[in-house]
Amino acid sequence: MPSKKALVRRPGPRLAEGLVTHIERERVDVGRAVEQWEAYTEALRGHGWETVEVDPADDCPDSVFVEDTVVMYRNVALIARSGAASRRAETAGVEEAVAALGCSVNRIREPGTLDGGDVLKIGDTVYVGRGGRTDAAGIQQLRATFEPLGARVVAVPVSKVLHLKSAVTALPDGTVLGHLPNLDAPSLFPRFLPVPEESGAHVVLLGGDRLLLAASAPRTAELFADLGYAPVPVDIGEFEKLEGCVTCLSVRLRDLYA
Ligand SMILES: NC(=O)NCCC[C@H](N)C(=O)O
Repeated sequence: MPSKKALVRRPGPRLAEGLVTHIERERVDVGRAVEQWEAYTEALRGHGWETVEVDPADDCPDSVFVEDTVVMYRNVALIARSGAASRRAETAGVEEAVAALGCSVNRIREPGTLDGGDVLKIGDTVYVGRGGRTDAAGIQQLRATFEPLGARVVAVPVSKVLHLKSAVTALPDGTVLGHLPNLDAPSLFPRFLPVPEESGAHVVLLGGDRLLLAASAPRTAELFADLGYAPVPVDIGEFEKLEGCVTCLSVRLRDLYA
């Protein structure tokens, strides 16, 4: 039986100092953020996912955004090396966690940089954003790690938002979702559905027709319901103030056998 585990990491006390690049800084309420994180992890568990907490990294303000620290392909983990130096200390605990789950571990090596938020997998196609956090050397290393395992790596320019997955994610049938003003090159995706809200571009596939998305995208939730999906909205407003989205708060491990 494939397992349904999701790595998550509790927000630390310095969350409000998290990086902000493309938006104005707003005050973050850490207590409220913790409540939102609890509700987010509860939504994962409520839909059949076992959440695995990575040890906290309380000195790292952005550690809750665990998606950026590792890319999984089958049971192989590629530990990221962020283009933001302040985020690099986050990876040690994540490496321990994935090794403990039996994954084989590779690492992005200096001088390459890559954030997990820049990697969108659709079947065996692995889209990788070349943007502020992921460079050409990081992309080459991603290719060298995953192409021998059967992946096809497609590089995508990203200049308008933080990460590729700030711009696009995908429905269960592989249709790519995005808010057009945030995309550099929508024609790279063979099947593309524009969504009416920026945060509507981010979905976490919970299984079956269930799509977890931000409560800040009600019109997109309506669109999904109209297409026969079951939207599961969660309020992640405090994380959105730090350019976070629903995908970045977890790493789903779908191909482990346990
Ligand atoms: N994958 C993601 O969307 N990650 C969000 C990271 C936000 C964090 N404040 C950062 O700038 O690194």
